[in-house]
Amino acid sequence: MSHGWGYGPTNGPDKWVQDFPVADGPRQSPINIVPREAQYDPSLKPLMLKYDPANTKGILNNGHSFQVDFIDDTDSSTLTRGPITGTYRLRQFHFHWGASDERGSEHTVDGIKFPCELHLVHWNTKYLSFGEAASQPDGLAVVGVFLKIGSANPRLQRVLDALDAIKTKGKQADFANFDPSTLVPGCLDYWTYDGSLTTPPLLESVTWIVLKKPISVSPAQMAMFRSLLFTGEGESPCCMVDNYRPPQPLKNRQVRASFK
Ligand SMILES: Cc1ccnc(S(N)(=O)=O)n1
Ligand SMILES: [Zn+2]
Repeated sequence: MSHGWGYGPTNGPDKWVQDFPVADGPRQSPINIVPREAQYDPSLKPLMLKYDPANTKGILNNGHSFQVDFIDDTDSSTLTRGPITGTYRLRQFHFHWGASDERGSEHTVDGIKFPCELHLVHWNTKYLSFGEAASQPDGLAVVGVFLKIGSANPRLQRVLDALDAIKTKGKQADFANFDPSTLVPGCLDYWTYDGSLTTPPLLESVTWIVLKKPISVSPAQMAMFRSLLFTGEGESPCCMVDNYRPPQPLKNRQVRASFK
């Protein structure tokens, strides 16, 4: 890929292996989750998410998605228990979505695609930084939440209302005092497996924790995601849609379930 990676015909997921050979590695993400083939593991603990809204740092259009960043220099916003040991700090959350409501999620369930998927990215505090953790097999833990078309989600609206200020690549805006646990369903049942980042550099350092229950999003709210641009100010505009990697081979992996 002579130019940077993306989701288009010349730089999309099928081309990433040219610059990132790990794209064909043994533990790539996302995957198709087949519930009847997932093994219930009674040793899996309930997830514990403890987020401090005061850690919210800002919102950014990074040219691939948008992300809400968090201050992660203390243990005030963390993920603990679940399938992980130790303490993982919240770094950021972002989304992946489609050009229309019948696609957009990265993980699929029995082949079913959702219109959108939320990723809450955390790093293992046994390492000194996010960057170091991202290079370790147990360095990151990402909680994935599916969004399903239904009634408008009032808790999502404040995030969506901020998108007007970050329409183009590289734009960032103030965004404060947001509690990401308001974007998580009441039921924290999950599937978990060893995987990777789903965008380059595709590092195989992620313990994936995909929640069984989706949260709702309305068609009008989905249209707000699609108002963003992949392109920068002054460039010919390209709508930010279909920013998802399709499921990758499971290879020699087990998916475990925290529920029967
Ligand atoms: C922070 C980060 C980078 C790349 N990819 C991901 S993702 N989509 O696997 O959560 N997160
Ligand atoms: Zn993601």
